[in-house]
Amino acid sequence: MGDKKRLLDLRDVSIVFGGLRAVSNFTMHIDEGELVGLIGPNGAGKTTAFNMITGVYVPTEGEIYFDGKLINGKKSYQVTQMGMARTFQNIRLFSELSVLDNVKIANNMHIDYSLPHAIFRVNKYFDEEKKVTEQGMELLKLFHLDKHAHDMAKNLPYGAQRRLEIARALATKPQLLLLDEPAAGMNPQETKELMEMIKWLRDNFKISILLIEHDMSLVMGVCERLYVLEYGMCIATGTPAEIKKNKRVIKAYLGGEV
Ligand SMILES: Nc1ncnc2c1ncn2[C@@H]1O[C@H](COP(=O)(O)OP(=O)(O)OP(=O)(O)O)[C@@H](O)[C@H]1O
Repeated sequence: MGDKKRLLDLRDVSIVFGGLRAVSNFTMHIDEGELVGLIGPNGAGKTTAFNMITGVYVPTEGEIYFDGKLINGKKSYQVTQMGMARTFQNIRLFSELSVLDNVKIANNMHIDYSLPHAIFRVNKYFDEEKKVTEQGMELLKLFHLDKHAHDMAKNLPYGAQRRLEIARALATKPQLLLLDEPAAGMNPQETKELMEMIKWLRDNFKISILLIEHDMSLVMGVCERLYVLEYGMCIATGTPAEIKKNKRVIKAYLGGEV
């Protein structure tokens, strides 16, 4: 990857729950602008790895660096402020709020006004509020959600809710976006469109993306590099073409067929 900046760096990271080593000695990295996949069968440790990266769990062993800084033990809101955003396997929107407000709330931490400004409603408050609304609408347009801006999030069709989750994550202006099975529950056409959109996002937002996916064929066309977990251990890493012909992956993960 030449002289590209190393954005995320996991060194020998493990986590133990009771007697279970859910992730074991996992070493991985993502460079600036890379689109990387994390795959593996059910219970392999993918979401647990995400949870350690995003401050939900503290690793039992090892170090996690983000943008050159050690982030073990940092809280989720701190890693968000540092430039990381994620989506969840089960959609977690503010279901009673409008589509636009879901995106505006995420943008909140970038709003440049203080409480007294807000209370006395000086111009700066209105300017910032207008800016956040405009940015929110722009983001919704990119995700074909603008026509739903004032609908309640819970009333969106399922595929649109998934897109809104990604839009909301992007509203925090991340350097690294982590997507946990974003195509879960989508039909094949929606899935295809989503994968195209993920590629497009990386190119247009100039961000790095780590994508968890269950379905190997899905990530093959999108990711540049893959890490394969099985029982918490990384059993392979490489380009999709390399992973496709990796015997261990074929045997352990794909049950003999790719
Ligand atoms: N908080 C926890 N306490 C105890 N065990 C946990 C906890 N979180 C995860 N595990 C266990 O760690 C292992 C890895 O789970 P994880 O959810 O990370 O797998 P996954 O690869 O994301 O699977 P899936 O594809 O089904 O989402 C599983 O055996 C799971 O039961």
